[in-house]
Amino acid sequence: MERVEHHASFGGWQDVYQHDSISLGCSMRFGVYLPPQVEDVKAPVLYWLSGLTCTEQNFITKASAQRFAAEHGIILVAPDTSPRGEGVADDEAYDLGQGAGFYLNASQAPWSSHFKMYDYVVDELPALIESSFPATDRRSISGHSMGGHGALTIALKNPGRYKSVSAFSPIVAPTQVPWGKKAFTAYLGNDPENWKQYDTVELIKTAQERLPILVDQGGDDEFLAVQLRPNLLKAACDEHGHPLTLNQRPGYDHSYYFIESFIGNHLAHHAEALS
Ligand SMILES: N[C@@H](CCC(=O)N[C@@H](CSC=O)C(=O)NCC(=O)O)C(=O)O
Repeated sequence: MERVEHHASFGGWQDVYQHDSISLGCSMRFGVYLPPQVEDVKAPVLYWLSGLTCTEQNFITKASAQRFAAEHGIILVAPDTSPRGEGVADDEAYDLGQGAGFYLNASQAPWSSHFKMYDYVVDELPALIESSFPATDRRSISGHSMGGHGALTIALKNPGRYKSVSAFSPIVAPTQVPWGKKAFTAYLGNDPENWKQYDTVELIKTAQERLPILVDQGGDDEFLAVQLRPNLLKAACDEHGHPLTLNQRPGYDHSYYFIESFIGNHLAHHAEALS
């Protein structure tokens, strides 16, 4: 593992590391924010999953989360959104291939040889973080859009592994919307039954743990009606008694200006669960 960036930030350090990922079979980068508290004690970790087209850079440069992580003593880990490199399959479209890993394990060629973001985020990255940094095994998870889908599905599929979960503008029902149908057909094949294992609305029905979900959604989000459809999450949570706080934010769009405006609330939510 090699450190490729190192910046002082709010009394701690915003770093970027590069390493050879076993699950993904390629070199990967992730951002890690180390709050000032880790000089003395180990800190819990919030994993952030970014959306389509993002790398590890978007969150660490645009979300302004470091101020709150320093306040609460939380390590932030922000991985890239897919495997990368010349030997990795790709597509010209922004919503498939590199930059669009959808936090699943692909079963279909040519994607299946590298697109294992689920294994990377759930197992490989936490093992690396907890063995290489002053991190405890208390974990929370959050994300945006495709990354909100990743955070919600990963928390629902791994009861007990995360202390809290939240999302900004998540894709809550990928089996029902264009982004998800396109990606899941490519990565998982034509049978929609195989897609349900990575669909939040489907997973809510059989969740083993009713971990409260915090979601913020912009009212002027350009993807709201077609791709995100938070009403489907609300209906599923109501029907199955799953605790949900869905904050509708009039006037906000899908951008990091929206995330930046409410990231402090999400950090406070996770800090309470992680303490
Ligand atoms: N039309 C855009 C679509 C890409 C986009 O909006 N990406 C979002 C996430 S969308 C869902 O996962 C994003 O986070 N972009 C990066 C940013 O810094 O804003 C395009 O073609 O790029």
